Amino acid sequence: MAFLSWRPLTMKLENSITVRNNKCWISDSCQSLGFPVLTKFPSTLWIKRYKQQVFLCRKNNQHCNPFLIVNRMDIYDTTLRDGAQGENISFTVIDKLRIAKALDEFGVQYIEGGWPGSNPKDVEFFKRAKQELHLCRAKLVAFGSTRRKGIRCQDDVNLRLLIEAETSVVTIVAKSWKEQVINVLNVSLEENLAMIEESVRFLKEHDKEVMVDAEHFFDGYSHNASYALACLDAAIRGGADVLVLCDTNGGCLPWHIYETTSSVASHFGSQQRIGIHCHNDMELAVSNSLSAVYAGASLVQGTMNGYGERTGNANLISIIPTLQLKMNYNVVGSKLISLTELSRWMDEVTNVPHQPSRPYVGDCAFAHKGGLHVSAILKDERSYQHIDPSLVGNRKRMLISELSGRGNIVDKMKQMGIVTDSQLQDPEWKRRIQGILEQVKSLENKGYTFEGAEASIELMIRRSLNNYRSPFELLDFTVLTGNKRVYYAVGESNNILTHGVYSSETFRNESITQAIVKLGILETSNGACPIERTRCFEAAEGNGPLNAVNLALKKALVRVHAPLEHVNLQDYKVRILDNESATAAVTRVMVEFYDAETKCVWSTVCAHSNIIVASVQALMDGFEYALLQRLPACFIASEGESSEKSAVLL
Ligand SMILES: CC(=O)SCCNC(=O)CCNC(=O)[C@H](O)C(C)(C)COP(=O)(O)OP(=O)(O)OC[C@H]1O[C@@H](n2cnc3c(N)ncnc32)[C@H](O)[C@@H]1OP(=O)(O)O
Ligand SMILES: CC(C)C(=O)C(=O)O
Repeated sequence: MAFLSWRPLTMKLENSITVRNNKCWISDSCQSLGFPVLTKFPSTLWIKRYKQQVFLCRKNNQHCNPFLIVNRMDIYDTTLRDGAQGENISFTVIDKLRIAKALDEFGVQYIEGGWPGSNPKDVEFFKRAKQELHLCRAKLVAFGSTRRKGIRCQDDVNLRLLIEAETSVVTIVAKSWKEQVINVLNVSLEENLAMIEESVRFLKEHDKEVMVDAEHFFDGYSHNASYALACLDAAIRGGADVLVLCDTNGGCLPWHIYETTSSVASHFGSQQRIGIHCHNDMELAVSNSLSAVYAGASLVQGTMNGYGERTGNANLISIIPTLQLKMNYNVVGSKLISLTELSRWMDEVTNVPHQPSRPYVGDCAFAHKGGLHVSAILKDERSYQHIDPSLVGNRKRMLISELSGRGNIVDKMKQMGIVTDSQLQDPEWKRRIQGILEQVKSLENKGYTFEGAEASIELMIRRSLNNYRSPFELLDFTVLTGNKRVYYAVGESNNILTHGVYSSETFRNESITQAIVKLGILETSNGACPIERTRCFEAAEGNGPLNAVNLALKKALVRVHAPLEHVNLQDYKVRILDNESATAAVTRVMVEFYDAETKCVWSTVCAHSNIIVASVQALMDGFEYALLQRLPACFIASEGESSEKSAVLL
């Protein structure tokens, strides 16, 4: 067995030992990982390594039975280099600095910043990083390639720029597939080996920690294992610290990765660090990376959210929690709870839309829709969740739709704080819940969709309560829309540029839209109980029907409830549901609102054959929800007081 011999635990290592779930964890880079650190280990503690694992034992124990096993695993982020090779991804130097800072705070061990031999932006990044980037945990890595064919390392611009980047770690890509060496590099097999060995040695002579990314390693190994291994041997002769095996084309299967990595690990022995770099061309990059870890790799390269060339790289946002929660590697410690925030922030910086179905961090990752699922989860959270979402900073969501059962409605009512466990036993409440469920199913059948319109669901539930009185009623509304011909003053029309053509029109057409609304609004006295319903009559002009009604409604409501001034319409989506009926089709309208003061966002939905009616109802619901959020107590009638039902138009 290739055990390293026992040696005393150094102070440095001692400080990095942490305990969690009755297991002891160690971080080789001596980072504080946020777990409770044992205050003092006995000085009799000895340590040794075997296959990327760390064993601890007491010195006096003759047999040295290890009582603690600690695994080492490093995360190497290449978002700033390989991630930037993804289509439509382009980082500024400032973006790169911000991302590197965020990755460091999150706790990855290596951050590949770019390829200084590629472009001036990356040169500037490394220059600014020296002054501005004070990394606490991670090591910054400069990326490049082996020297060009037929020249000395000291004459190779790419290697020189790697040294000038002044990072402590350098990674170079080396060819390891025989055919590629012949067809692409166009050099002899011996010259490629020399390029690898000499380049690594040159970098080691400059005191760098050197990783060699063996490009196309798995394909190369399948075609000619001995040459692929010879490339790694050349890297070792040069002094490489980590050999990174790459599935460059993303075409390998997990068991292929496992077998090849196992062979390489046993070829080089347990002391040699092996890394893995996978691409996602068959959607297997995460699985392949984990297979390599299972086979002995102790460094995983990948990118945030899987950005990268073609279909992307191995997604670290999935790999990190899997390593930590399922495979017991402590990679980022307690920082794991910021995983969801980091993933979404990266999407914003990268200008990539959030993908709700992303494992662990997506909006849908813990969203439960089916009635059976929700009912089971309410009894046992583990029923349909592989982890507690809060471990990765995400949250469970129960959706309400035509696929719901009573459980979905009960959960929503509990969240809203309007039903207690004992009330749930009451037949009257049971009937009410059943009624709401049936209303949801019937409205969805008419074209509503309540997913993504939680405000409408809340209102429906509130309106079902005996003591609810709506904050306002829409008594009448009228929308006028038409066209107005506007004549130019004499001389004004000359040389008017329309669509790039000069013409001498004497008038232009302008569309006009006006809305008139009459509301009965409950007034509140100092935010307390409503005192009376005030009639308000308002009109507004807008650039379209929805805009005009929105302005008129808001004008009327603000007269009584000034804070509604901050409520704005943020998005408006329309979908025709029955294409075959053409203009007689049902239209579904979803409106998103934003309160600039409270920063809350909410959505409402309505479906109707008249698009204006659907829009007005969705707007009213949005304003009603805003008022309920601000003055929840005001619209509950006290006992004995007569309650008024909602302002529903339909
Ligand atoms: C698998 C990967 O993702 S590796 C990283 C890939 N990333 C990138 O290519 C992005 C950055 N690249 C660049 O900016 C440019 O391609 C540069 C600056 C690196 C090179 O640009 P150019 O000098 O114009 O060369 P070009 O890109 O056209 O061709 C690549 C050259 O590098 C050679 N090359 C390829 N791999 C290696 C290697 N591992 N070691 C040495 N030379 C290599 C090729 O043989 C070719 O040289 P040749 O034209 O003499 O045959
Ligand atoms: C340079 C290496 C790491 C690479 O991107 C690949 O082989 O896919």
